[in-house]
Amino acid sequence: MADEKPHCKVVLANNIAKGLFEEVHEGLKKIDRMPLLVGFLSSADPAARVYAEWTGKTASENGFAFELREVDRELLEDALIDANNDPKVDGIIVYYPIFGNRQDQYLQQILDISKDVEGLSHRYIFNMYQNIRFLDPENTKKSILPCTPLAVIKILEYLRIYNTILPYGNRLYGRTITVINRSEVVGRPLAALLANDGARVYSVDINDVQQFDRGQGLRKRRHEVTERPGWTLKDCLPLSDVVISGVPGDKYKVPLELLRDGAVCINFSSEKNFTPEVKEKASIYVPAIGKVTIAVLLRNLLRIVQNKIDSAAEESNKGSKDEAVQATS
Ligand SMILES: NC(=O)C1=CN([C@@H]2O[C@H](COP(=O)(O)OP(=O)(O)OC[C@H]3O[C@@H](n4cnc5c(N)ncnc54)[C@H](O)[C@@H]3O)[C@@H](O)[C@H]2O)C=CC1
Ligand SMILES: Nc1nc(=O)c2c([nH]1)NC[C@@H]1CN(c3ccc(C(=O)N[C@@H](CCC(=O)O)C(=O)O)cc3)C=[N+]21
Repeated sequence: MADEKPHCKVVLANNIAKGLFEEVHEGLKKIDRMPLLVGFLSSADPAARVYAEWTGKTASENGFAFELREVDRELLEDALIDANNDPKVDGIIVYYPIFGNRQDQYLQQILDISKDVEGLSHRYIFNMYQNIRFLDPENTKKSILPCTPLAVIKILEYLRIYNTILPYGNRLYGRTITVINRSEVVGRPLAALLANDGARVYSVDINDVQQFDRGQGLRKRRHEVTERPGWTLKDCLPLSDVVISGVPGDKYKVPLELLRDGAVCINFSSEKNFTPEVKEKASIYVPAIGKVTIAVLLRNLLRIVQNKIDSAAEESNKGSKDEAVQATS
């Protein structure tokens, strides 16, 4: 009898994004206006333009207003300040790379954090690394998480890598995950988030391997980082339940012979980091995640608008209480 085909399940981002879009539609129904997202395109990179057009299209299809502003990069700083001050603008996204150096980070920090839908402002990133999940002492306003790392988490939840029998915040306890990419916008925050949720994470970049975890028995409140001198993918991949890769360029391929049989493989690079043979060994393969990233982006925008409405309601409540106090005194 002939051998059967391998049993890999290929899971597409569209299916994972569906639930998130439904959540967003439900939330939008409770708001009496169409939130406005403004995108700033000052980048010469064709990938930035493609992504800009794609965010615009997806935003419009899902009940948001979207406006693309193409500005000369030397004028971007002032244009951002104008958008910060414009009450009609709910969320802002600036497409990168622009200068391709630290000036891009400078521009990122100009954004008013109450309009930062990508969650890359210092306060949000700080909360994430410190495992602080709310913006207010009463724990009513959730902090915003960076989009692409959060998209990966939503995918791991969908795939039931998050074990819901464990308490919230520890649901990755017992999982070993390799993340190949340690950029400040995706790989490093992702490794930290996964470790904060209880995983042991091997964070691999072009130079070395670092381990992120909360210690034996998850004794620590937040993740710590340990260098793994001399380690390479040869040491990490055979131990990993999940392998997440985001290396730019079409040359890079994850060495499949090192994968555990039945590993879960996720690609977030624009290029395919896994060759098609990954299906011979993986139990689940997610070839691209972009659609989920945009769903998370719109979910962040909705949360920002809800926070704004809640704050305004609190203010007017406070105002009427003050008036009441004045009236009785
Ligand atoms: N799907 C999505 O939603 C998103 C996808 N991307 C894509 O993800 C990719 C990475 O983007 P960024 O993190 O911004 O890029 P980046 O260039 O800032 O970082 C690349 C990372 O990969 C590592 N790396 C490079 N070569 C390697 C090798 N041979 N072995 C191990 N590590 C290696 C580098 O050390 C670095 O940590 C791009 O293709 C980008 O288009 C980026 C943002 C969102
Ligand atoms: N502020 C900012 N944030 C970004 O997140 C950002 C940016 N600037 N500048 C440009 C890059 C590029 N980028 C991609 C997103 C998804 C895919 C992706 O997953 N693409 C899939 C699906 C494509 C599709 O379905 O059309 C694929 O290539 O197979 C790729 C690349 C985000 N970027």
